Amino acid sequence: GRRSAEVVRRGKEEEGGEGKKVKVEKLDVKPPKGTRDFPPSLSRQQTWLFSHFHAVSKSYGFSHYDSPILESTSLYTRKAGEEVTEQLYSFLDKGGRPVSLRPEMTPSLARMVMGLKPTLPIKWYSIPQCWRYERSTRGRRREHYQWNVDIWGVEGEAAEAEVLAGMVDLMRSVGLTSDDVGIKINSRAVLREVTEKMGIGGDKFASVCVLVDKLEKVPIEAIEGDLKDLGIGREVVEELLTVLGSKTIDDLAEHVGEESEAVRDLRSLLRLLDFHGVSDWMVFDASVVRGLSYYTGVVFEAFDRTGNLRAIAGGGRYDGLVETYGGERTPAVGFGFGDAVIVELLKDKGLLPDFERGTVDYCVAGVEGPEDGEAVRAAGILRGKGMSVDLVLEKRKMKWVFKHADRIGARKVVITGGEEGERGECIVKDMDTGEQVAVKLGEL
Ligand SMILES: OCc1cccc(Br)n1
Repeated sequence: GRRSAEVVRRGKEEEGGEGKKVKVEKLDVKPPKGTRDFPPSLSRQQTWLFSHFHAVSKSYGFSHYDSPILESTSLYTRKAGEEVTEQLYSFLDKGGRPVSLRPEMTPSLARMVMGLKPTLPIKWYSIPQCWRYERSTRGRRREHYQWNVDIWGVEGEAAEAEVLAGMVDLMRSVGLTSDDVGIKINSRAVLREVTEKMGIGGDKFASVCVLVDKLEKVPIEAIEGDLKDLGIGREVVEELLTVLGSKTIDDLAEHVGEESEAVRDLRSLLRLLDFHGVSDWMVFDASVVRGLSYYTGVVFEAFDRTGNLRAIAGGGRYDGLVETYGGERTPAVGFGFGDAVIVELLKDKGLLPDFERGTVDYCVAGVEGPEDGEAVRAAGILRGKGMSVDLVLEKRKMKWVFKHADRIGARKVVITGGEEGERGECIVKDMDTGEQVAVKLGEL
């Protein structure tokens, strides 16, 4: 790990003689820049959040999968100027192979599906830790866990509706409502239709989308050069922005025609979402493009309605991804839902449970200390009944045992030995009510 200032201490006999001063560098105890430790309280919070990811995935019939955090860099060498490929956490392994910590899960999913060729449709989910090498100047995180939900093999908007309903169910399950969060919906078919009409080649489409997505965040001057390289002048951008400024699907239809694929897809999707009972979460927003190059159709992103936070989740249809890896066109829809913004939002809304203390059913201690076999037996009996038991492993005063039990959130304390122990009994104290009873060990 990183080392901070040197410190000196008295050298030991084996370090070259009595009392000599030796220099020992003190370990920097912080985790690498941009990464997080998960001590028990944060780990409980993460487990709580992931339990909701798992529960919603299960309720939608999704199957869990996983893959190595390390991938061949070749999986991410898309040339569309995306942030996620420009900030790869990559290196050469000892065999000289270019490898990267995965910045997203979808390419790994594509690799697995192309290799395993499962019968489609598939509904798979995962909660991978994803990495990016962000220049530390922005002090942003370099890792996050991201719930990934994907449906492969379904052409129609029923797939988008299904994953969107799952996203809403996740947010409802942690106490959020449509007053707190909205989901912007759009289709890249809008951009495709407009750029095709302008004679901008389909091979530039992915790059155009990435640039238009950046337009949302930076002034046009910042990317004017990139736009020019694609043959896109300011007048074209102005026309694009007019269409992307459509406030309703009807407005959009004014620009691209009622028969446009985008208009048809969006109307069909919103109709299905109404049957899912999630319409009040949905906001049509023609300016949403998302930053990943491989989206081809419907795209969406969940946002907090106060506007204080970055996107909570995002996704879309990406029918062309497998082809970019030399495979067949394969219909695919999915989203990523990070573990950081949602927690910030829950904190802001006062909806994040307190994970400061853990919970354990019992704390067991023997008056005579860890040699008291009755304490060990009591722990075994309780564990055999499915109880979680913290067995005190040192000789401690009872005052310490009760404070320890409170610290670890034990519901009850069992004390063996002493007078009760003579009678084959133990004391059971309820930490909530303070009530103490004597119980035969066999009746625990
Ligand atoms: O969503 C972009 C992203 C990718 C990897 C790691 C982090 Br933090 N953020």
